[in-house]
Amino acid sequence: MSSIVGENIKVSVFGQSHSKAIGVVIDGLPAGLTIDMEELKAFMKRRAPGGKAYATARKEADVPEFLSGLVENTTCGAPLCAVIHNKDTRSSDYENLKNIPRPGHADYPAQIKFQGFQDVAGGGHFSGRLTAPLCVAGNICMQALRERGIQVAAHIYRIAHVQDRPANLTDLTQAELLKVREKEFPVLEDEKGEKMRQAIAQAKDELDSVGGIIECVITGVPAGVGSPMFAGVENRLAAAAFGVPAVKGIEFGNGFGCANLRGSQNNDSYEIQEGRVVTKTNHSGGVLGGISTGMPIVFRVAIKPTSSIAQEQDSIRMREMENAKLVVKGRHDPCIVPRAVPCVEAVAALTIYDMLCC
Ligand SMILES: Cc1cc2nc3c(=O)[nH]c(=O)nc-3n(C[C@H](O)[C@H](O)[C@H](O)COP(=O)(O)O)c2cc1C
Ligand SMILES: C=C(O[C@@H]1CC(C(=O)O)=C[C@@H](OP(=O)(O)O)[C@H]1O)C(=O)O
Repeated sequence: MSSIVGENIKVSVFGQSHSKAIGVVIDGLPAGLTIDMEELKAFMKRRAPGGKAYATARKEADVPEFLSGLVENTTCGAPLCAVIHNKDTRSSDYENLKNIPRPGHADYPAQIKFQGFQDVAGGGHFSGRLTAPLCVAGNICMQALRERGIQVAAHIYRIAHVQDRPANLTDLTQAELLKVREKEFPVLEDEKGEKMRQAIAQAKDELDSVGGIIECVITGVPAGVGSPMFAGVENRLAAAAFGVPAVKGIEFGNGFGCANLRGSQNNDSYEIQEGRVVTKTNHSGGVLGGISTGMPIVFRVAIKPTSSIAQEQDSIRMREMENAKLVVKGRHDPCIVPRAVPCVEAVAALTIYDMLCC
């Protein structure tokens, strides 16, 4: 099982949804980095479950406890280890899933790979809950990046069929984009957010779920970061983004839309502005040939509708090799998108920080 990411800053995520604790070990952080614990707590709150109509009812404080690597909140060069204790587990909800896999979740392939030894409760190591320690690592990297003038901000771009305004930095200031992170429901246009909430509530009432798209913008990355072929900015961001459960697609800049355009529409013309090379548009999403152009890095990830839905579904009894009906129990997010926004920021921050720390 590989739950480790990074080359220079190695991030290893451990635990299961219902184990005693989940956590992260970060190896390679420079010594002398002071972590703003209040900022970290606020960041963790954006992802934490419970208390929101559009999220799972499971209640977890998600306050990390640091076991090593810090002296007076400052990194000391030793591997940093942070744990989050799981408190609100209800493993009996998952009893029937040991034999009847949920369509759309990892139960069946996990059964084959781990021969029944996998922890099914709460989704085990496959659970979205493992993004909590990922967010600890991500926010620490985000704080380190800010010192270098690099900022990461994501917003809900779409839920169901409702779309927010694109974060095109030609008509949106960086400050406006950063403000979206302070919102409980992170959209640029609040009236669109209201419609998205309604779409989630309607799906939930109908014992169903909805998916969507998250857009992330990284500003301040200098030109020249990355490399061609297999270790480019796109490759590395994509690999980390797929570490967030339920991410099913990623695109940079114009993304799949570029297939419908002509070169004259898709190219970004260069110009000199105040002695700096910039492009007039940013259709490339800030990456060409795997290397940053110095323009904002813009990418979008597609998040699937939550697989654990309350309506009866067709499945199988694996031991008996016969067809079966399944009603999923447990407390589930009717839409993963809002809680996944900080997770996407986290993987973006740890990838870019890792690429700069060489
Ligand atoms: C923040 C977050 C919360 C999630 N909550 C749920 C949930 O409540 N129920 C569920 O079935 N899946 C949830 N997921 C998604 C599953 O963990 C994921 O679909 C599953 O592990 C299979 O992986 P895959 O969808 O990437 O193939 C969540 C994911 C994230 C990132
Ligand atoms: C607890 C979290 O999300 C969980 C993600 C999840 C899944 O299958 O991914 C299943 C649910 O677990 P449980 O049945 O224990 O409530 C969610 O609540 C979290 O993200 O912190």
